[in-house]
Amino acid sequence: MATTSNHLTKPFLPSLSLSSKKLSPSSAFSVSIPNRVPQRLYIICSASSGISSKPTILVAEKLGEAGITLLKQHANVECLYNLTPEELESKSSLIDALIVRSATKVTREVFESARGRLKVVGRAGVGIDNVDLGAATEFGCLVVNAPTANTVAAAEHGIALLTAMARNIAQADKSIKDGKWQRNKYVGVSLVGKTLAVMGFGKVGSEVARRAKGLGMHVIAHDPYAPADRARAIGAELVSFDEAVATADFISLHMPLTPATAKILNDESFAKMKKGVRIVNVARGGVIDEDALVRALDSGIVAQAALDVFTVEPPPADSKLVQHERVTVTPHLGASTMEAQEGVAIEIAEAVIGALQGELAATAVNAPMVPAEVLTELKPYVVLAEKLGRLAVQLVGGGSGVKTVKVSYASARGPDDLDTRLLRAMITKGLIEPISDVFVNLVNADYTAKQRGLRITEERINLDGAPENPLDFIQVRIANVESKFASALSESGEVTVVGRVKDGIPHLTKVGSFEVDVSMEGSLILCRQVDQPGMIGKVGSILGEENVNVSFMSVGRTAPRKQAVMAIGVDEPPSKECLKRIGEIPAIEEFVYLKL
Ligand SMILES: NC(=O)c1ccc[n+]([C@@H]2O[C@H](COP(=O)([O-])OP(=O)(O)OC[C@H]3O[C@@H](n4cnc5c(N)ncnc54)[C@H](O)[C@@H]3O)[C@@H](O)[C@H]2O)c1
Ligand SMILES: O=C(O)[C@H](O)COP(=O)(O)O
Repeated sequence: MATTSNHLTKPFLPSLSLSSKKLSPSSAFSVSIPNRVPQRLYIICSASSGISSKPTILVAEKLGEAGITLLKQHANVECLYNLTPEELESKSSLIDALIVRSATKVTREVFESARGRLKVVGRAGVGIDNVDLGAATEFGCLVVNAPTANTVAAAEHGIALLTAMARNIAQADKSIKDGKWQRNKYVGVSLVGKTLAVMGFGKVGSEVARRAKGLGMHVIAHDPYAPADRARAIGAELVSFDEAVATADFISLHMPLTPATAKILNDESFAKMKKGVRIVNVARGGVIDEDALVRALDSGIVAQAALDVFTVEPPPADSKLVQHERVTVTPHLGASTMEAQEGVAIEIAEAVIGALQGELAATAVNAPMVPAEVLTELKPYVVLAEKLGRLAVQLVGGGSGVKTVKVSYASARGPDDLDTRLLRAMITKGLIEPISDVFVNLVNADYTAKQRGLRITEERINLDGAPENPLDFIQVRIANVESKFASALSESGEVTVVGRVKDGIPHLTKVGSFEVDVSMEGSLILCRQVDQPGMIGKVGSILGEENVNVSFMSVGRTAPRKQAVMAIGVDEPPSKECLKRIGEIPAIEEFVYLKL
């Protein structure tokens, strides 16, 4: 899969403008020579010049076999584990997708070194704190995760640590192996009737709560974003952070590592806890200030801790926390069951393959979610949106900076039934790619527009009638610019193009104030002329003599024998000589050649 072909093309091809008079609206008639080329949808990945060639996927950490098998059906798969940061960076320009677990840091440098090729990062698991999401978005790289397949494994591991800690299983095991028999030393504590505070009541937290209820514990939970009825259904009460830490006998952490949760358990919060509290962490090491935890263990505030995750993994061998007698540790094993790893591998393989094929994964982390059925329905409009953007920007006269773009969506549907994020992203792609070497997709469209000072405003035109189709037409207007084809300026002085989807094919239906009807495939010649007999024949024969195949022709005119705009779809780019000959036809006042 060649991921660079699209954005390296500079579609500003020679254009000749002969005059710049402003013209008035018109009716349209058309001669159509249908030439239906199936449109591919590239929401995430760029158009591939070698459609048959397989993408390359690097699997940088151990993944279940079922996932590898699935990946191999669609891609060239390289499994290279324990790469150094430098090795990963040097690999990134040779791969289309990268799959990691929690041990690989996918840094800004990885995206920078990829030089636009790396289009998908798959995190085979939940936590995406090891991926620089900001950099991924900036470079248009989709990040997907596998958020559900290891939930039960993590919850079971949390419960395993909770019970093992309460009954000193690890310490007692070691003591016997050291030749001792210390029955009095390892008297534990009971769980039944004790209060467990589940911090983070998401997928894992709620499964831990459910299991703890089964052990006869009183479960409270703290999660600023969790719905109270979900907690109630499990028999847990949602409480404030302070109440949770102050009343719990056991605290189990299940929130993601974010700037807001980093070191959320610190000296201050340990000071609020009941003396003798016990802590379990299967979330992320960074949510605990580990030095503060050592202090709390030493002072007796925390009786015991059981930890699966650490701020630095693996932790240093001489870590006071790991070596602490009252601390039980496992090497980030929460997701490590046979079942979870097979499930995660399949979940991530499907997400990555789907994304490489241009689909939007349901588990996209840095792109808006667009449900599959909406995507299917919007597909032809997505193609139309990009082409309108591409066409509009090519009509802008040299030197005019494109800063303000107005998009109107005409629809008979209710406002909530039309999600325009995808359409806006594709218009942005069409507007920016022809005039830069930036690759734009759904992931980085808004970011890229903002970076370039491009302001895109959207409005809806509410239509009456039956809303079988999501949209009737899309209008794109570029304000405060000159045009290299004056007829593209509407009465308001904006470069204006309007398009519709007809039989699944995007059509240009208006340029400036002229109504035309030409399918948006291949390339387009727009001519403004004095309406008179024989014009279609004259232009058609020049193109024919030059062996340029015409796919579509349409003429929009103000009135018979007055001004008209002829739109001609061509399969091959005409030579400069051919365009010159068209320009020399006396009735033609201006014309422009545009690549769609
Ligand atoms: N040890 C392991 O191998 C292992 C396995 C799976 C998941 N995890 C980790 O467990 C954590 C939870 O995973 P999940 O699948 O349940 O994720 P999730 O997104 O379903 O749940 C996280 C919950 O934390 C809540 N939250 C966010 N900020 C919070 C805050 N300041 N205070 C309290 N709650 C807050 C969210 O509202 C959400 O409900 C993640 O960090 C994940 O990486 C670890
Ligand atoms: O966030 C997760 O999914 C877990 O921490 C599992 O991480 P792992 O894939 O490295 O086991």
